[in-house]
Amino acid sequence: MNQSKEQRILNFVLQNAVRGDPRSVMDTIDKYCSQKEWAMNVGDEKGLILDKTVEELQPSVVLELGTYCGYSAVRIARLLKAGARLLTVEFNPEFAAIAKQIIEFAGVQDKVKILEGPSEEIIPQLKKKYEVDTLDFVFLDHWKDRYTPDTILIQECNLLRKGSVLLADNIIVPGAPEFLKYIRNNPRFQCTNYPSHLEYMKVEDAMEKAVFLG
Ligand SMILES: Cc1cc(C(=O)N2CCN(C)CC2)sc1-c1cc(O)c2nc[nH]c(=O)c2c1
Ligand SMILES: [Mg+2]
Repeated sequence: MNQSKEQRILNFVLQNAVRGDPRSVMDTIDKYCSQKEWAMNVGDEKGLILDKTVEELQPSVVLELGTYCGYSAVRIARLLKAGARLLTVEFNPEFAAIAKQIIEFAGVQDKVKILEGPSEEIIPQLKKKYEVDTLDFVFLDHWKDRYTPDTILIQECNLLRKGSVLLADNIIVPGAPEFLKYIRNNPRFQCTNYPSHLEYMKVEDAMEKAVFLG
C-alpha cells in the first residue's frame, strides 16, 4: 500500500530532525515541503505572524482548528508558558495520527491535546468535557467554509472573553471572503489584516486577526 504525503513528511522528520527540538522539527518540515512536496503547513513566513501573536498574548488556553501534520501545533506549543495548553481539532484520523507522532517527536506533547472529530461537534464539548472556561487564542486553519459558522458557534458557547484573539489563515488562498465580510462588519471584533504569502510559494496570501471586544 503506497504511503501518503503526510506519512512521507513524518518519516522525513523522524530521520532528519532532532528529537525534543521543536525548531528542528519545524525547519525539517519546511525543508521537505519547499524542496520535495508542497503541503498545507502554515509555513515559516505566516508562521512568524503566528509566533508574534502568541508571544504578545501569552495565552493560557489555545484552540487550534485544523491540526493537519501538527506543524502549527508544535509552533504554538513551543511558545506556551508552563501550565498553558493547546487543544487542536482534526477531522481526518490519518492526519491526527501523523500529528500525534510529530508533536511527540518535538517533545511538546505535555502541552498539546489532539481532539479528533468535526469542529462543530467538539466546540460545544470544550467547557464540560475539556474543562475550558474561556479561550485566550483561537487559530482558524481548518476549512474556509467553517470559519464563520465555527466563530459563531464559539460565541454561542460563551467561549470568548474581552481580549480573546482569533487568527485566521488563508484569507486570500484558498480564500475566506464570507468570513472576512462577517468578522469585519461585526462590531464586537477589532480586525487587523497581515499580508503574507502562501506557504512555500510566491503566491499572495494573508492572515486576519480579530480581537473580541466583549
Ligand atoms: C490545498 C491548498 C492548495 C493551495 C494552492 O493554491 N496551491 C497552488 C500551488 N500548489 C503548488 C500548491 C497548492 S492552497 C491550499 C491550502 C492551504 C492552506 O494553508 C490550508 N490551510 C487549512 N486548510 C486548507 O484546506 C488549506 C488549503
Ligand atoms: Mg492554512
